[in-house]
Amino acid sequence: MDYPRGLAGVVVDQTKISSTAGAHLTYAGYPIEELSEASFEEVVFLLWNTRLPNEQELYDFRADLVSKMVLPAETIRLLLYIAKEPQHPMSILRTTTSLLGTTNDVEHDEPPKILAKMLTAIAAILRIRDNEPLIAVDPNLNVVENFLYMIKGKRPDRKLTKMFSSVMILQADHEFNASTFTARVVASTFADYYSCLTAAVSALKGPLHGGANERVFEMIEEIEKEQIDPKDFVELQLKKKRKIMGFGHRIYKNGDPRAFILEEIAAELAPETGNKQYLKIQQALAKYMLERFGLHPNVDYYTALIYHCLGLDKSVFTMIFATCRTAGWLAHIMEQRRENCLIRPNSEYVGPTNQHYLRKESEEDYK
Ligand SMILES: CC(=O)SCCNC(=O)CCNC(=O)[C@H](O)C(C)(C)COP(=O)(O)OP(=O)(O)OC[C@H]1O[C@@H](n2cnc3c(N)ncnc32)[C@H](O)[C@@H]1OP(=O)(O)O
Ligand SMILES: O=C([O-])CC(=O)C(=O)O
Repeated sequence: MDYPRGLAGVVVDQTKISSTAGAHLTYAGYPIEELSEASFEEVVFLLWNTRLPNEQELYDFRADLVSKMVLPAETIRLLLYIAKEPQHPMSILRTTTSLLGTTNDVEHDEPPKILAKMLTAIAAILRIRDNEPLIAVDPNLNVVENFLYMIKGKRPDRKLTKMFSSVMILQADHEFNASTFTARVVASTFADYYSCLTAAVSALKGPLHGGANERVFEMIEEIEKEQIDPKDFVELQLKKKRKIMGFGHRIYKNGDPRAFILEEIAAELAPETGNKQYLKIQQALAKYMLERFGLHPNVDYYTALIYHCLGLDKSVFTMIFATCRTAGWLAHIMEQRRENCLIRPNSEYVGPTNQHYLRKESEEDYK
């Protein structure tokens, strides 16, 4: 029988959180192009409540999130040990997410505390890997300012905060993408939040999903270092039957709306941070991919350069994506729990049939 492989084109459930209908990305009905100008906390509130907060609600929500950006001492003790390991940061984040769900007080953790702890844990992983002391949350800063402060050790300026908020908002949710769907599958069994998030982090790690951003930067670094013409690079990769990372999308065949905004941010940041050469390569590569294959950049393409311009190592790019996406994952876990129906599809069995197990017992088996 002919099934839609990878569930391509299959609508598996309803959601009020976000939509990609008509290749326009909206969160609870608001276009992403407008929301990218909002504050991160406003957008998290929107994803979780499907309405924007009023002024007082926003003030309270922000203060509540910031006050919760603290890790239990036992988590820090273990993090100091595991984050130093040479494993990939996403493997460390996967273990850390699970770890956050195993301390004594977590039974009653709700999304605000969970989001706050995830952001703080990610900042802590970065600091520990850089052999830097951990930074305590500053109650006078908002969530994004605090996140940047906790990774960089210095309070960010307004421009940087605004730009990073937009990047976080653009990546905060994307209806039933692979990691969110994974989170929803786990949520549909009524497993706890941390179990759902651990599964989501695992799905995001893969290079066909969030893991693409690290590979994008690897690719442009190689092109720059070897001074290869981007066209030759593409042809060589395709000859080797490799995909070009950061291009193509299951939903968007005529361009990812987020990539257009992210390109503008990258174009502003790259010259200011001495990374113009990478931008030039990315734009030339994108032009060729479109002309030659009709393929457009996706969300992972320009975020790679933006993260590099912020001074982050490529190995942590996917973890930064997880920082942005946790808000969306939590929104979907909550929605799944509210409207739950166990996710359990069917499969068509195509293996051998009419096999029979005939085995003689021997004394050896019981030794
Ligand atoms: C946050 C995110 O997850 S965004 C996606 C991040 N992932 C990447 O950037 C990895 C590279 N891209 C890809 O692998 C794919 O485009 C995906 C996984 C994103 C989408 O996959 P699908 O919807 O299954 O599309 P599929 O892989 O079948 O692509 C359709 C055709 O375009 C080609 N194609 C798609 N993307 C690429 C690419 N990046 N490089 C080269 N060819 C590509 C495929 O080879 C296929 O060609 P064919 O019909 O001749 O076999
Ligand atoms: O929706 C998808 O398949 C992947 C994606 O762009 C995202 O998760 O942001």
